[in-house]
Amino acid sequence: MIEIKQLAKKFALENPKKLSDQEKKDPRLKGRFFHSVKEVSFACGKGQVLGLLGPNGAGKTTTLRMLSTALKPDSGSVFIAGENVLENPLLARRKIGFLSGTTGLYGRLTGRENIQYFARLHGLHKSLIDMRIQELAELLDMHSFLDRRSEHFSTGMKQKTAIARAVIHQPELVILDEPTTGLDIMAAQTVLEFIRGLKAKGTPVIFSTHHLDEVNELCEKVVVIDQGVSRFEGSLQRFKDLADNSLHQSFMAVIQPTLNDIQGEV
Ligand SMILES: Nc1ncnc2c1ncn2[C@@H]1O[C@H](COP(=O)(O)OP(=O)(O)OP(=O)(O)O)[C@@H](O)[C@H]1O
Repeated sequence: MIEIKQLAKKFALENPKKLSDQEKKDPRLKGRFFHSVKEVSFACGKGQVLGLLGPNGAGKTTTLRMLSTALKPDSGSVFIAGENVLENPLLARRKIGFLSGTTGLYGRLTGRENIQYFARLHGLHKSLIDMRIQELAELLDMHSFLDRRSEHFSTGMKQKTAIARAVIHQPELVILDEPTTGLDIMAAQTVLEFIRGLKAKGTPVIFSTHHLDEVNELCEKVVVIDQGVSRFEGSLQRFKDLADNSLHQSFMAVIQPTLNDIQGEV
């Protein structure tokens, strides 16, 4: 069980002039600070897959980076099985497998070597590493490229390698930032099937996406973040009930009040 309470993160802006027009109008901009995440709270239980939705710039990646301890929140807490992992980042890294938006593989290493390198950082024994890589290569259909240097990998190959690397230590919780973005239909299906496998084993998965069909296919739970605030948290059914079973309309119903606020301010 993971419980996130009132996470917040602001960034000091080096050059506010470089902000996009949309960001300049965003109420989260306060002087030289941009309050990317203002108040995000939600929970995800054993074997649940939670879909994190939100418009571009809503604060999903910032939230996921805080959960993974890649980024330190200004305030708030993250409890995994009752322990506040923000106070113990090493423990958090052991418990969490995190796929960030940038795969960051070492191009000179093969897919296998990239995964092995991370596994050793986690202190895994060689025989266990070999076994886990074999298992993950099977699940993610990686055998044809596992022993090639990763610098010329396709987007799908890179993403599969990064996913295998993120879960090599069998984490208690898996966090995936837009895991299917840029993948072709077959690779995306393999990744979704992999998430289904984690769920079957009882591992909670939190993933951000813009694809509502993925949410419909996989998620028990939905959280919508808009302008740095979690505005909806509930079961998939409760989300669908917001608008007569249309996920698109439900999404719009959650974010529409904010859109109206902005239009009202102009
Ligand atoms: N280091 C930073 N410095 C300043 N602003 C930042 C920084 N990181 C993120 N932001 C801003 O915070 C807001 C939220 O960004 P974030 O990447 O979390 O959004 P997102 O919901 O993941 O968006 P997308 O769906 O487009 O990936 C954006 O306006 C972004 O420009």
